[in-house]
Amino acid sequence: MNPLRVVDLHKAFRGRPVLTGVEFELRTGELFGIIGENGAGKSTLLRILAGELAADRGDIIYGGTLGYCPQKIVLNDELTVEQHLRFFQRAYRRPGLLRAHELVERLGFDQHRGTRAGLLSGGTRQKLNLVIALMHDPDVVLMDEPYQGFDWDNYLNFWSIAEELRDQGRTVLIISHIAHDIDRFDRLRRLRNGQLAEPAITESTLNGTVPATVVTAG
Ligand SMILES: Nc1ncnc2c1ncn2[C@@H]1O[C@H](COP(=O)(O)OP(=O)(O)OP(=O)(O)O)[C@@H](O)[C@H]1O
Repeated sequence: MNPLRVVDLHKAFRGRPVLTGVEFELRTGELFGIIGENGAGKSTLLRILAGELAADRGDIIYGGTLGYCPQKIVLNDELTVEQHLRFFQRAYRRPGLLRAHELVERLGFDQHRGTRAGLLSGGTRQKLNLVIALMHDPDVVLMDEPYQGFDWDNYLNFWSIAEELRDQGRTVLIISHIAHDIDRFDRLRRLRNGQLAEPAITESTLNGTVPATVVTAG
């Protein structure tokens, strides 16, 4: 059984269609990329897959546990990094925080474990967002531009973590805006006119948008 299969997914906002029959399936042990212009519906698709938003119609069939790194970070500003990890440890019913701490270290924000989220920089908040999505070792990870605000080294750290997950048989779906990413995906699809299709890779494929932090630092 594939870890995730999507059949004929539709979503409209106030009568305006955004998804008009999205169909795809994810395979075990792959890095799957989704690109598309601003407003194409990528985040809407991921929010529906993660259960945050209801589809108008269509089916989503899951074959494993899920991790979700949303575009819009949801943290409690009053809680420290460590308190967030403990909270999600309980929510995920994990015995310990070994994996979470390993990820925090690899993403270079170990020194902030005692810092309240409200005092973290944007990039570090995003790192915590990412660790929360990965700390329970899910079968399928859905990530919406997961490295926003990362410096170059941590962008590369992110990719080494993502590739490791894939090599361990996890399934990783990433929404991307970065030209550098294209070759890293095992499969790539473009969301356009409400549907997913194989993209013709041209200079305009990525709509020319690149997060400045990642690109200029490289
Ligand atoms: N809750 C909502 N209510 C009304 N319209 C919405 C809502 N969420 C998204 N939309 C609209 O749906 C369309 C798709 O938005 P979405 O955020 O999914 O696009 P995206 O491809 O992720 O864009 P970006 O690349 O800019 O992140 C946009 O026109 C957006 O304004």
